Amino acid sequence: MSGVPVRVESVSKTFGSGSAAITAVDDVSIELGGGTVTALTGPSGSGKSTLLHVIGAIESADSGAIVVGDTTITSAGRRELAAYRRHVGFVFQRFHLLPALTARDNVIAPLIPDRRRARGAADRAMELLASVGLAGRENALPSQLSGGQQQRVAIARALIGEPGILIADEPTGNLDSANGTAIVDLLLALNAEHGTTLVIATHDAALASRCGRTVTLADGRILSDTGSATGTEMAVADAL
Ligand SMILES: Nc1ncnc2c1ncn2[C@@H]1O[C@H](COP(=O)(O)OP(=O)(O)OP(=O)(O)O)[C@@H](O)[C@H]1O
Repeated sequence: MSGVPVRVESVSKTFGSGSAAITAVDDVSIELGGGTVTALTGPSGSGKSTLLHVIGAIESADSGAIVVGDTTITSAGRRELAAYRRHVGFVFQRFHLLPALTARDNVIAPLIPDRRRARGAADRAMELLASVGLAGRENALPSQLSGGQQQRVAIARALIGEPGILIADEPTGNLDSANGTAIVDLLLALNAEHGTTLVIATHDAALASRCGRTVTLADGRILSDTGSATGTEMAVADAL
């Protein structure tokens, strides 16, 4: 599946109410071209995770509109949202693997609600694990894998639904620099090969510098947006 575009229009999200209210995302508008790679940076608490969560429909926005591909997720019903979530890949800082399942079964796990798809997924899971460099480790439990290897399993799991967009929240935050670099190499290679739209929240300046675009948030608002060419514009520029 090729990368889907994302349009975020005047989106806000507040947690709590009254004097305890925190506006995590404050009237943010942004467009991400299909197949582009965007780093989301900013200090702790600036709203990066919340923005990723509303784009991925993990949290609902309070106001504004979000359109990903042909789904307007801010007005979608439950069934449409469930279908949408199956085509979003998520990678987290803490991997979030199920400890009692093998690497292969962790990769298949997102398909379990859809029994028909899950039945045919074992071969695909093996292929995905091989593509992230884990051929031969399919039967390992997460506790038998290094942090970098666990993150590779998490990336394979994110890809099992053939996502048009992959959302990564601090994917290198729990890794040493060599493993972190290898994970970024892998994410960028996936983007180059499949055109998957990538959005990566990160505190890591080296990681951000490898993305085509860097959007910096502060207090829930966009502070700066650099290198915001769309995938097509970048491809044209590269060809000149
Ligand atoms: N579920 C929640 N309930 C209450 N407040 C929340 C919740 N989630 C986030 N917040 C608050 O919203 C603000 C933005 O948080 P968010 O996690 O989006 O920031 P971030 O930029 O991702 O931070 P970090 O880099 O530390 O992960 C913070 O003030 C945070 O405390």
